[in-house]
Amino acid sequence: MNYLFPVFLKLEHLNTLVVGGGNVGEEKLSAILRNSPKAKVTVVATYFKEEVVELAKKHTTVTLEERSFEYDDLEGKQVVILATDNRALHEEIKAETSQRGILTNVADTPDLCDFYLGSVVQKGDLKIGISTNGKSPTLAKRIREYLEEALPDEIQELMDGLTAFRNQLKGDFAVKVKELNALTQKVMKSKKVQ
Ligand SMILES: C[C@@]1(CC(=O)O)C2=NC(=C\c3[nH]c(c(CCC(=O)O)c3CC(=O)O)Cc3[nH]c(c(CC(=O)O)c3CCC(=O)O)/C=C3\N/C(=C\2)[C@@H](CCC(=O)O)[C@]3(C)CC(=O)O)/[C@H]1CCC(=O)O
Ligand SMILES: NC(=O)c1ccc[n+]([C@@H]2O[C@H](COP(=O)([O-])OP(=O)(O)OC[C@H]3O[C@@H](n4cnc5c(N)ncnc54)[C@H](O)[C@@H]3O)[C@@H](O)[C@H]2O)c1
Repeated sequence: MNYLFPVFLKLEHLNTLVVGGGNVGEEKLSAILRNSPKAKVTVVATYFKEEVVELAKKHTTVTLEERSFEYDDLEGKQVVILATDNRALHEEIKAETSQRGILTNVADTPDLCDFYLGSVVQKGDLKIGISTNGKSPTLAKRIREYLEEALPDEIQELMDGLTAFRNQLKGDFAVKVKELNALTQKVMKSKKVQ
């Protein structure tokens, strides 16, 4: 059983700290920005990979601080991702973020994580998050690739059409739900994924 509770965060409303600007830091920062290009992110690291510097240039809401982590970096942060090569440092920071109630992901260390990053399928407004409960990130990646291939690009038109239909529906909530259910059932039958 997977007891993780999935949510879709509005990272532009929150302050995120990434500690580490190497390979893993880059992976996590690009995962954030691929999903939330306007996310407010501070990255603190003693050195930055070129790709991280390039990402920060493209996203004005990303700030890079080239120095060692300091506890003051946690001030005002709601989300923290630890991606250095120093496990002892991760454990120390995690103890402090737990005290302060800051949601923390420790890359590649499931035991220390409050949340995991998921594999993400994106087709326009449709977003599907995939979790294997930490069992196999590689399988999550393969399922993402499978769904990306299987879902038709026209799914955006379908969503736009449904929004328009939803907006012009009259009647109370129960009537709208009934009509939307009836229509989407028909659509799913006719557009059945191959
Ligand atoms: C989904 C994705 C999101 C992202 O990171 O953006 C993600 N890992 C991705 C890829 C990936 N990561 C690793 C490989 C190498 C092969 C392999 O090990 O499978 C590959 C595959 C590749 O890169 O091809 C190494 C790895 N990862 C973790 C461990 C530790 C452990 O398992 O104990 C180790 C071993 C490290 C070592 O050997 O030392 C742990 C976690 N990785 C998670 C997320 C969380 C669980 C998600 C879930 O429930 O599925 C969790 C628990 C915590 C977290 O990091 O949030 C992203 C796919 C993006 C995509 O392409 O769609
Ligand atoms: N590279 C991978 O894909 C991969 C895969 C599996 C596991 N790992 C493990 O993940 C860890 C990180 O790997 P990596 O390749 O990203 O390492 P890396 O050397 O590329 O990056 C480490 C980053 O941590 C920063 N850092 C270290 N101490 C710091 C401190 N006190 N304050 C601020 N920043 C600090 C460095 O400046 C650097 O930006 C390693 O332990 C590695 O074994 C990496």
